[in-house]
Amino acid sequence: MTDLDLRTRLAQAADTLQLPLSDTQLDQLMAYLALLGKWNKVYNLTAVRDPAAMLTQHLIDSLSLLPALQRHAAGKALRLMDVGSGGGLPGVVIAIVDPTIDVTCVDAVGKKAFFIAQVAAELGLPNLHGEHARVEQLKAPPFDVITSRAFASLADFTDWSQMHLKSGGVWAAMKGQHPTEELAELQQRAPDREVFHVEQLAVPGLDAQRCLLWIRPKAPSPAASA
Ligand SMILES: C[S@@+](CC[C@H](N)C(=O)[O-])C[C@H]1O[C@@H](n2cnc3c(N)ncnc32)[C@H](O)[C@@H]1O
Repeated sequence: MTDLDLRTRLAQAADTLQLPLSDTQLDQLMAYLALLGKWNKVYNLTAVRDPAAMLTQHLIDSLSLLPALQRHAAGKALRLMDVGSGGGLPGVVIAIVDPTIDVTCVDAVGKKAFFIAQVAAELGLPNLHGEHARVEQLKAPPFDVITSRAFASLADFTDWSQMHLKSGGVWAAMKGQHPTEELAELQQRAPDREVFHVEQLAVPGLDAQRCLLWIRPKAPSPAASA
């Protein structure tokens, strides 16, 4: 597949997701794909090597989160943390597609966080930052939204990052199949949190189940706060 074929596939996927992308944004996503391919061996960013597979399984998969995220933002600027971001998925894709979202990609592996900083510099993205830290040890001002993809169980993800959530903030966890067991574990281990919305994500060109779980701290019951 040529670069032009890949770009066409990306543009078609964005159309299907009803995400209006400028030529500059398409160029930035293609440049990010090239950087992932170029630095993968050095930084161990992904097990996927083929550019067409990387495009669908990583970039377009991450793109499928954007309509839901923008609906949540409802036009407001957001501070977002992407936990266990690895090579920047979905964080880098979010930062490219929506400049009103300020994205911090956090990873416990230094070279991955360094790669994010390199992407931000090479693509000219002032709203993208890389942080090298275990999320539970990170020092940072709080975030409106905390995302993750292929990271940890829902209970661990929300436990480890809850001190970073702003009052009124939410978690958005990207998962494959509906994670029934993880949801039961979350309910048992963290009764102070609630899953308030589960939505199916359709990834153009990918025949696989994907869902997005929205989670928030439960409001204290009137009896508890009396
Ligand atoms: C399977 S990778 C997923 C990467 C990316 N989100 C994706 O979808 O391709 C999980 C990442 O989480 C990072 N990680 C594991 N534990 C972490 C922690 N406690 N804090 C921050 N990052 C962590 C790992 O270094 C790894 O890069």
